[in-house]
Amino acid sequence: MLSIERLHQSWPDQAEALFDIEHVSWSAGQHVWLQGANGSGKTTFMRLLSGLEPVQQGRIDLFKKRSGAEEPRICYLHQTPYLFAGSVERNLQFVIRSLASAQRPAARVALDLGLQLAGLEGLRHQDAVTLSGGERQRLALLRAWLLQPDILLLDEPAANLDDDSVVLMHRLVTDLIEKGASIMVSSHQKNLLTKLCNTRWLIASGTLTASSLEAAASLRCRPA
Ligand SMILES: Nc1ncnc2c1ncn2[C@@H]1O[C@H](COP(=O)(O)OP(=O)(O)OP(=O)(O)O)[C@@H](O)[C@H]1O
Repeated sequence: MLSIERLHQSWPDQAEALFDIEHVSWSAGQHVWLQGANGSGKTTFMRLLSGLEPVQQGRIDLFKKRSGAEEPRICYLHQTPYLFAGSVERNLQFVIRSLASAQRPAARVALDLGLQLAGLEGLRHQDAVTLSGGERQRLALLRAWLLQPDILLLDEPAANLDDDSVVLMHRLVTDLIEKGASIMVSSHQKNLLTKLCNTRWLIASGTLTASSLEAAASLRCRPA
């Protein structure tokens, strides 16, 4: 699904590289818990994977599921997501309009179910800027859910969320996994979302090491 070769990242005016990653590959069905100390480069790494940060040296290659298929779609969810001005529904309609026209009718139908899954149905007409932190995070995840990404990158998704919000986030993420998405969760603490992960990637001492975790709890993942 994705492979990384000789990825080097450094910042101007800093003597040491942030990280140098020789090789790592990510297969469909692998759900990654990304770990590392504060400042080790987890957010930067996710931004590189999602194309928000340009690659300085090395390569990140994405592979199509089959020849003729579309490029895998990647969504990155920041821990303080940006929301558009206007209602919750407007934020979602905006995302639906960004889809190819053939995908829009299904996304419009999915919208009601998504609002329910995210526990936002009662807030449909509320101005998004007035939402609480947990509601904002759920709305941002719901926007990603409507896009049906192949790869979902969640940057500290449970930070500052109460248990109920984490359960609602978990519902949306589980649904995406069941539809074939692979996830990466950056988190300092174990939580319901990290429990979905079967692979650990650790950024430390300027490089990345991969190891396996116990199989994700009772989750049947359909191969992408
Ligand atoms: N645009 C930038 N220019 C210069 N330095 C940057 C830039 N973006 C990030 N950094 C630095 O790169 C390092 C890694 O930052 P990053 O946010 O990726 O770490 P992190 O592992 O996600 O940290 P945390 O766990 O605290 O969220 C930090 O020292 C940060 O200050």
